[in-house]
Amino acid sequence: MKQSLVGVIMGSDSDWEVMKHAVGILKDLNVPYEAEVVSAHRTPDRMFEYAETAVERGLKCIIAGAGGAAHLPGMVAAKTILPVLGVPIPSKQLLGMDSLLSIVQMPRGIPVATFAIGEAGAFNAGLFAAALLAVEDIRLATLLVEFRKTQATAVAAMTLPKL
Ligand SMILES: Nc1c(C(=O)O)ncn1[C@@H]1O[C@H](COP(=O)(O)O)[C@@H](O)[C@H]1O
Repeated sequence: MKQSLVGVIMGSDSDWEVMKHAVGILKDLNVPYEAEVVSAHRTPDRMFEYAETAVERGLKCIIAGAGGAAHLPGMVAAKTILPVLGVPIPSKQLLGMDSLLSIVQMPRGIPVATFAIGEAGAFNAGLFAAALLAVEDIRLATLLVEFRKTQATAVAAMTLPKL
């Protein structure tokens, strides 16, 4: 098995329906990844160990999805110097605004790159992780260029119903 380069973590398995969009694009681009449930609130020791060993395990960045009081991305960022990409998960009560603000409003000194709420954010976090790696991986850069071309072709072919 290939060494994982991107760690995808989420606060609960209930986040998977959103976070699978990050995993899906990593898979499509052949980026080696690992995915697991890690919670700052519910499994703080596991979260510390995950973040503290991330560099030595060969990860290049971490995508962290969480909902509600979404402390996971920020706490992971506090324990590693790897880039952390935060994905706000839609919450039942506040539709993910709580998740977004929890992740985006980091205090100066510990950055988390914050993406859109939900599926688009998860997908873009996966793309962004690939773009980070593509800086030093020409094969991956080529795949990203191909992705953009395919997307542009699909959009150009879109038609609208006649009224
Ligand atoms: N925000 C966090 C953290 C954390 O930040 O450590 N751990 C779990 N959660 C979030 O709680 C929500 C509800 O989780 P459950 O569905 O398991 O009750 C999930 O969206 C998860 O990301």
